[in-house]
Amino acid sequence: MSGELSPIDKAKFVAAKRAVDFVEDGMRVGLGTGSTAAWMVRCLGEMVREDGLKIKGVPTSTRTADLAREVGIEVISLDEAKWLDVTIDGADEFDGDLNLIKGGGGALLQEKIVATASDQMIVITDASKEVEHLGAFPLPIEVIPFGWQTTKSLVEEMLISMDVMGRDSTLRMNGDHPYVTDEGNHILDLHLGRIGNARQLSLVLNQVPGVVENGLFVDICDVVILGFADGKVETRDINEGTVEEDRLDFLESDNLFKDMMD
Ligand SMILES: O=C[C@H](O)[C@H](O)[C@H](O)COP(=O)(O)O
Repeated sequence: MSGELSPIDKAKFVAAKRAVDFVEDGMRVGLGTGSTAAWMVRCLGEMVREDGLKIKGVPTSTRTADLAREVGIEVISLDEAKWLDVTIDGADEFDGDLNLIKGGGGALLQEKIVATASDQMIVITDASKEVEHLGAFPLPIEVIPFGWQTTKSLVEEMLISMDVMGRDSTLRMNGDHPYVTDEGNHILDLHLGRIGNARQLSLVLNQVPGVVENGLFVDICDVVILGFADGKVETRDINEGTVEEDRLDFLESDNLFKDMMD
């Protein structure tokens, strides 16, 4: 990457930089997937290389595993870690209860397993992901390739019976071919518009044969860290509400940030 970073990338970097303050020596850390999580992985890598931070990372995708190894983080599997101290990940949407839509990058299945197996899930994001009601972002569901068109019809029928707004679903494509997840599955994106009861929808979707998992994260996230391009950070804590924080004055002096702009 070279040149000036966009305001959105600066905001993502600020959120990532604050989130890694939660990581301490000896921790087992879930490493999320996506452009925001990639900043966090780079920040942790810098702490490992420069400060001797000792952590083990459990990545949520092959992309994140590759990046983590590249920046010097020791990578282990979830089965080796068994349980994690903290997972830091991005999101596509979050609401006032810190419920999320995830999976825009296709990694929702590993992300949900890893986040659920963590003492704490921290979401890092820019302000564009905050919504009053989940659902404007198409909800990804991971389905097995066998009979996916039947699964799609069953999901649509179920949405009709639940009187859920929207109801269009599309198979995610990668060029001319269906998108394939790390687990060899496909993704259906549900264009719902507005999700009334995320918990109920999540439970019902996972009852449809062929659906492996959906991108609703209900009662999993503990903290959302919002970054802004000018260095401001705001934290939403499920227990403490909104914590306003000072502007962080590191943007122009941070080595990693400077490296990324060179
Ligand atoms: O599958 C992808 C993940 O859920 C991402 O964390 C999510 O899509 C947000 O990605 P980004 O930080 O690139 O907006």
